[in-house]
Amino acid sequence: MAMDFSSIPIIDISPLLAKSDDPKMADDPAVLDVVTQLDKACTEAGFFYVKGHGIPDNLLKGVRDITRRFFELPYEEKAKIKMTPATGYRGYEKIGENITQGAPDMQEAIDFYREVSKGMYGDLGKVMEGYNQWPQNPPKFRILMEEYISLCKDLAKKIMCGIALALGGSPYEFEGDRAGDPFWYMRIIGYPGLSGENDIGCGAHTDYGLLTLLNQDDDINALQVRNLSGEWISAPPVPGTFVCNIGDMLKIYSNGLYESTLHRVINNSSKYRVSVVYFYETNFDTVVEPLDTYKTRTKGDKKFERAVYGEHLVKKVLTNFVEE
Ligand SMILES: N=C(N)NCCCC[C@H](N)C(=O)O
Ligand SMILES: O=C(O)CCC(=O)C(=O)O
Ligand SMILES: [Fe+2]
Repeated sequence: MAMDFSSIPIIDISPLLAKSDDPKMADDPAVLDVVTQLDKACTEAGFFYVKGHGIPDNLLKGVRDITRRFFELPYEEKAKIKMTPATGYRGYEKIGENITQGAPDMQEAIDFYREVSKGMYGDLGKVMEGYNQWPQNPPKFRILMEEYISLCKDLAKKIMCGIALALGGSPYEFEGDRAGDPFWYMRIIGYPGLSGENDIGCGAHTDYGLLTLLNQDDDINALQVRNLSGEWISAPPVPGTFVCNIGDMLKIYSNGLYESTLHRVINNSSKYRVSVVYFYETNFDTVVEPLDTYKTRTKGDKKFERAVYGEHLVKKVLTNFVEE
């Protein structure tokens, strides 16, 4: 339910992280304060910044730097790990290859997904079967990114405990069949500076899963988030933070009270912009429907949408490279 927000709140989540192993975390007033802030942000904007997240600044910057160095390589080098259906849509996409709302995005990217082995999810997982393509160049790329992915996974899991409490559930609502074996997806993206033609780096879209952790360049203002009035609100860089936003599956779990808010990227600066985006998702094959604890709070407005995350992802992936 994106309201008429005009800016995006910054939440210090350190009290939540400090208690993340304590099943009684909800008894702690400092945790409850974080939960209240999360609930407000998720209800009003579907977007928030987090600080106090514990991931060192030099790692945030390190993954952006190595991303930038990869995109600076000549096309032939980048094309060695070209994204293809045979790799389960993992790999490098050149500028204009990804399509959003019928228009090519002015971005290049590498897509990484949690690996899916043959037959792992039957027919449901077929399209996503494959292994990540790690560039040889720059050196140490894989080891750095795998460390980052692992930290993002732990962090997202802990933020989801806070969101579970905000939804009126137990902190572990998203463990087990829902997201106890979470799928993940990571995109590293480069947006060229203003070229004069199409300046849309990424067209308006929502994210697909539970929670997105976005690590954006410190000095370029390009991400925009849409509020209920249809105004585009800027999400400027706040050094050392992640921008977090709600995905389509969390919208369903909350029965629509939390919105998977539309957002887009327009890089109007002359500089090349980099972002590293980690998507924390449900279990690939889980059936998503509104949480029981939450039906009461949506006051008879029963949408009760259902979805299978893997089906949703596959549908998106198969249309992301097709110009309608
Ligand atoms: N949530 C994700 N995966 N974001 C990355 C891509 C968003 C744009 C994509 N072409 C689309 O139309 O969905
Ligand atoms: O680069 C950004 O700031 C946002 C990218 C994004 O929204 C996405 O890839 O889903
Ligand atoms: Fe997005």
